Amino acid sequence: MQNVSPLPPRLELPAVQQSLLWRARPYELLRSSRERLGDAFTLDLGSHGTYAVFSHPDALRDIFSADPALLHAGEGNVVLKPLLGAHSLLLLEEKPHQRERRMLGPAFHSRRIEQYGARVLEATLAALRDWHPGQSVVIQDVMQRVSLNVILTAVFGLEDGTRADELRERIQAFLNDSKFNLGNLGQLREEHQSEAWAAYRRGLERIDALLLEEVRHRRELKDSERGDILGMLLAATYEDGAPLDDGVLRDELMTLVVTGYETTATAIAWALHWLHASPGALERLHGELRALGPEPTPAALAGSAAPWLKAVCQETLRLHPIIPVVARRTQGMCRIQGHEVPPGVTVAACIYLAHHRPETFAEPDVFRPERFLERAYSPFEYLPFGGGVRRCIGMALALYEMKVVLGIVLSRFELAPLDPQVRPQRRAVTIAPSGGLHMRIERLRS
Ligand code: HEM
Repeated sequence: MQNVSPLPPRLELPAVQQSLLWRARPYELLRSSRERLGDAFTLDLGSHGTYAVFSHPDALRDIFSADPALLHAGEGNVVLKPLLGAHSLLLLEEKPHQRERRMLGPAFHSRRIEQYGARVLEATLAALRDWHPGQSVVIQDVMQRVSLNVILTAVFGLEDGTRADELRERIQAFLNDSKFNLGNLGQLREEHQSEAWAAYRRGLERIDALLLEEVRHRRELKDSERGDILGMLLAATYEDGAPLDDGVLRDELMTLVVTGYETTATAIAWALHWLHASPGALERLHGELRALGPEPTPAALAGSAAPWLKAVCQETLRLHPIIPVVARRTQGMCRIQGHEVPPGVTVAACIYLAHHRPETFAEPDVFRPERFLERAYSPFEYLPFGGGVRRCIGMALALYEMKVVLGIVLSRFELAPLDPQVRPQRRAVTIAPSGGLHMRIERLRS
């Protein structure tokens, strides 16, 4: 009989301290635990529960190839239910999850994504329109405006108009309101009678009403061919021929806003940070962009003529995977890399530690985009978008948007970093550059 051990070794630190570190300095907690305990260890994160953390490629293979009935992903997101709704892809498990993925998947296929190029270009140019030399900008804020516009135009197909403007403003204000920080949603809900919860409900009800008006308007127009994701979803049917109803559409649209808004913006902000901290990499990128002509098109930026730009995006997501761990909840005994994990435990596939293994990535703390030109990595070594049946559905859109937005910004502007020190800091759903990354616009590039 093969030898198995129970949970990996525990970190000897009071749960309350572990939880505090998890919120305030997650990278440090993960790194120091691995230094002390090795590739697999167990954290006690107080109200978050027990986390069995794995980062060895063999363990990640076990997690991502496991039967989805044995490892649930949606349970960890249940705190988001009041915002996303019960039909959200993020909350579903097993068959209902599979059914929904089959419905949404084609709209996010890499071949479809190229069709959204004009919308990504437009959203970026709109955000850069009033940039002028000498001005200081907070990169994270600008990029969040760009990514919200990409979602509202490429996903929802919103065009200019009163409803579009109101929806844009309300979603932006709602998601940026620190009272409604997604990380604190559980706590806010517990204070059920509070004014903050009532304000939250009111804000969300108006957004829901606008979303449903948009869905009904699009149904009446019968223009599923408009080339956006909502159009595809309106035309799609389940295997039994039934279309998605308005409630499901509302929940999925909200899910796409929440998952796509801060993630891509944070990734672009980190890329700009690292490029300006690595002059050789920036210079090489400028050279590549120059070769694409004065105003490179989205197709050129996202295509094979810009390999360095692609490697810069990959290396950024390696150093800063945006979401450092993806969690699954065990539904029964589960064997992971020689450990017999009992039911009711959160198994954390640690993307951050997997991306910092010196055995896989030489000099793991150094920004070296060329490593992605030198060799390919397996999906259990490099996994910024998670893995298995829950892998990020927006992966192709996110990578496309990163390449196009970075390419447009850097082919038009020279930027200078202003922050003396940049630290990783938790935002609503991601770990982003502290303070939002301040930069000065030095000059227009000719
Ligand atoms: C750089 C940007 C992004 C990163 C790093 C990222 C990363 C991730 C990760 C790590 C997961 C969890 C995967 C797992 O549990 O194995 C995820 C799930 C998801 N992401 Fe993304 N994401 C990004 C952008 C987007 C965008 C633009 C969208 C859509 C507009 C999106 C939609 C989703 C959805 C719907 C899920 C849930 C999938 C499921 O449960 O089946 N993401 N993402």
